[in-house]
Formats: sequence, C-alpha cells, structure tokens
Amino acid sequence: MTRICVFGAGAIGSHLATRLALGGADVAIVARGAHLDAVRAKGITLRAHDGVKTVRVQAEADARAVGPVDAVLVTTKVPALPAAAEAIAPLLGSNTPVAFVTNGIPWWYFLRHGGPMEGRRLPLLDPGGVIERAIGIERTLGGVIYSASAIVEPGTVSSEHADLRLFLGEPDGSLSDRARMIAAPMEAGGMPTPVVADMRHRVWGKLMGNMTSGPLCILSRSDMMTTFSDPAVFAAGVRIAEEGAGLALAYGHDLATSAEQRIRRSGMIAHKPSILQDLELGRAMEIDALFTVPLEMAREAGVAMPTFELCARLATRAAAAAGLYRGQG
Ligand SMILES: NC(=O)C1=CN([C@@H]2O[C@H](COP(=O)(O)OP(=O)(O)OC[C@H]3O[C@@H](n4cnc5c(N)ncnc54)[C@H](OP(=O)(O)O)[C@@H]3O)[C@@H](O)[C@H]2O)C=CC1
Ligand SMILES: CC(C)(CO)C(=O)C(=O)O
Repeated sequence: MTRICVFGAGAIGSHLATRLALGGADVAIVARGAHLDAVRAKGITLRAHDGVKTVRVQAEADARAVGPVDAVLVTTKVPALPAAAEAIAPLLGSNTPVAFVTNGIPWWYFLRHGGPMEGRRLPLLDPGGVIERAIGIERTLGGVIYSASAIVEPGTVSSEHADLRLFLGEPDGSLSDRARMIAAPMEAGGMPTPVVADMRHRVWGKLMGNMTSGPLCILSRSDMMTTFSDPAVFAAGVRIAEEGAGLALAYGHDLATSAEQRIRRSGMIAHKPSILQDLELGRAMEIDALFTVPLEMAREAGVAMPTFELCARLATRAAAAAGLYRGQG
C-alpha cells in the first residue's frame, strides 16, 4: 500500500487526502489548529459533487510523528512554503518525491526548464533558496489542481467543482512512475489525475483563472459568479485573460481556450477564490506567485498587461493594507 503524506492539509490538502484514502492509499496529514483537532476526533468529511464521504487518516501536528513516506503532497499556501520546507524533512526517505500542489508560478519554474532560461531562481518565491535546499529539484513534482474548495467547518471540506482535475508532472517533462504512483490512488478515489509532460503549460492554464478572478474578486469582495455578472467587470476579465494568454505565449505556451470562454466558465461558479478567502480570514496572501512574479515576467518579456497590472496593483494594496502582504508588490 502506498503511504502518502499531505503536508499542510487545509482545503485542497484535505480534499486530496480524502481522495487518496478513498483510493486505497495509506494516508497521513500534517495540519494544525482546530482543523487538526477535528480530523483527529472524527476524520475528514468531504462534501463534493459525488456525495459526502468521511475518511479516517493519521493526523499529526509534526511530520516527525509520520516519518518517511513513499510520497509527499505539499498543499500549504505559497507564502508558507519557505517555513514549511524544513518541517517536511522527516517525511523524506532516500527517494521520496514531493509534489507541490499550489497556484501561481511555482518556485521551481525555471529549474530543469532547459534553454537559455534554465536555472533562473525566483527569490520572491524561494527566498534564499531555502525550499530548493531543503527539498531539492530532484525530488520535486509540479501539481495543478482544479477544485474550488473551502474548509466550511473544522474537519469538513467542500468542493464546488464537478469537473475536478489534478495535473501532476515532472519539471523536466518526463512521464515518471513516481508521478503515476500518486495518480493511481487519486484516480481510484475519484480525482482524475493526468500525469503530463507539459506541466508548465498546465501552470499557465490555471494561472489564467487566478490572474483574472483573483484581483477582480479581491476588488469586488465577491465570489466569481457575482463579480463577473457585471458586464464591465466581465469585459475587464476578458482583457486580463487576453493579456495573460499573451504572457504565456511569450514563455512558449499557446493556450487554446478563448479569453471569453474562460471568463464565462469562471462566472458560472459561486466560489470565492482562495486568495479572497485569505483576505477575509486574515491569512497571508499569495500575491507574489499570482501577481508580482507574472508581472515581473511580463516586464522581462516586454509584454504589456495594463488591465492586469492596474487590478493586480490595487489588489496588492488591499492585501498590504490588511497586513497580509509585506512584499514590494
Ligand atoms: N481553495 C481552493 O479552492 C483552491 C486552492 N488552490 C491552491 O492550493 C494551495 C492550497 O490552498 P488551500 O488549501 O486553499 O489553503 P489552506 O489555507 O486552506 O490550507 C493550507 C493549510 O496549510 C496549513 N499549514 C501551513 N503551514 C503549515 C505548517 N508548517 N505545518 C502544518 N500546517 C501548515 C495551514 O494552516 P494555517 O491555516 O494554520 O496557516 C492551512 O491549514 C494554494 O496554493 C491555493 O492557491 C488551488 C485551487 C483551488
Ligand atoms: C478560483 C479558483 C478555483 C480557480 O481559479 C482557484 O484556483 C482558487 O480558488 O484559488
């Protein structure tokens, strides 16, 4: 039986831990606070399109109580990663892969990238290289998740997406057995999990949703359905998606979905993007991975993103004013 630990099990991590357990993996989570207490007492309950399910998993505050596992999924928010990196170490055996399932440009984006940009570091995402040092690119897998999830009460996670998907892939584009080892119980538990050769393409595809709904929902303080029901905001969303597609293309990724189709799809979901949930709940916001680094990459590639830049900068100011972002933005 494959033993998998989900480190930082909040909304996404608890959803994934449930799918893994339903799919027959031996699952542990590292979590904290009231959610950890509730999972210890009564397991994780997932409310999703395919029903309500409860699983019992090992739940710990400290990875040392779990020890080395076959694979790790890291599902903290991006700003928590540098502090988490050291705490993950007890989970690592000699060959344990670590899949980072997060939104935005990942810290490893230019590692095993190939070409002239190979080896560039992103200090805003991995300050001082602490993640790279503690985990290493050789263990790293990328992960992109489609599942609008939230902890609705300690121990219970809801998922509003019917069209669930977790993409897993190696930074070097190979199709590996270790990615398949994670995908197998995930699929068996009801989470379609394609193992892909084009992980960065998936990163860009997902980022389009976060670059459009993130800033606009922060500014409207509303869910995506409410936000995009205003025709002027809908039009701004389409412009941002077009600018984002231009940025992805500058980095070699031609995204097929039309900008309008993207915003129409987002506008059908009454979900508050996780970055807005963070603002409302007073948690550190993923401003750098979703906004600052893409804007830096746009500047470097000479791609103009006037609508995104305006909305992202205003959203960044809102995050800073709330004390939930301390960077330069
Ligand atoms: N929610 C969603 O709908 C979606 C989210 N995503 C992305 O998935 C990633 C995870 O998001 P989400 O699940 O919403 O985030 P959450 O904040 O719900 O979950 C992260 C969890 O990690 C915990 N954590 C952080 N550091 C540690 C640590 N050192 N030890 C133990 N626990 C720790 C947090 O605890 P604490 O709260 O105490 O800090 C929190 O419970 C993000 O990158 C997000 O953008 C992607 C798609 C959809
Ligand atoms: C909004 C959504 C579901 C997709 O863009 C997301 O990724 C988030 O909540 O962070």
